[in-house]
Amino acid sequence: MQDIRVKICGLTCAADVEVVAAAGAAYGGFVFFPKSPRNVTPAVARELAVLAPVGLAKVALVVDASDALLDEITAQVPLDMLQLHGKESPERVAEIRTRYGLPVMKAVGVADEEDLPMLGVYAQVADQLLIDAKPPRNADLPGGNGLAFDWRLVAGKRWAKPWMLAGGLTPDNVATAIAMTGARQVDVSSGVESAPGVKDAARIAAFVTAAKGARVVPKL
Ligand SMILES: O=C(O)c1ccccc1N[C@@H]1O[C@H](COP(=O)(O)O)[C@@H](O)[C@H]1O
Repeated sequence: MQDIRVKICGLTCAADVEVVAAAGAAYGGFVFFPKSPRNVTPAVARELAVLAPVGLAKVALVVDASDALLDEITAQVPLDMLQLHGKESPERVAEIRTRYGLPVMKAVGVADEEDLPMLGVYAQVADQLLIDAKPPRNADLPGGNGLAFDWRLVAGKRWAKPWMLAGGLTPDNVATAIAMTGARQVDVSSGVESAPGVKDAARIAAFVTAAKGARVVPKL
């Protein structure tokens, strides 16, 4: 059985790090976006990142971040990956990857077939792709809205880089999402919370168990 790698995003306290690591997640995410209920400062993220055991990769999520903010985050927080969740151009993705020497995962919002070509474009410059639901036009957040997209759009598709499925995943639907899409990696934020920004230990454990127990349909 293929191991499904799980990312739990939006960790804000030491208990979150402990629960996510104990559950067997592969990645823990810190959100640096003031409008998010999961926003943390670089100082807080540093305190949390140093608690992460070997095997839990630490990801910084930023949205159209300036070099100044990225300089501050990368100087303070021991990181394994940057997640770019804004409207960063392919050129900006390449620039950030070179400047910080960290693997970069680029989020791409998907609502219909017309959004898929951008995945191929970003696969040329990013180390990983994150396929998320496109946010509603008036949304405050470009992600973390608990919205799913039509998973049939990416079923059976391949890209030149590893990819992660996100958007509206929960302990109840993640196994179906994996079976339908063939995703080997999944990312969740609001689906494992008891209130916006408040992670729920039981939902995190249930999510990781459901994801790792999912049946991946092999692509021929
Ligand atoms: O989690 C946030 O607050 C957030 C803020 C800004 C951009 C992205 C954010 N989260 C990412 O969004 C997707 C989907 O989240 P959800 O599970 O639907 O709540 C996921 O990749 C998060 O990393």
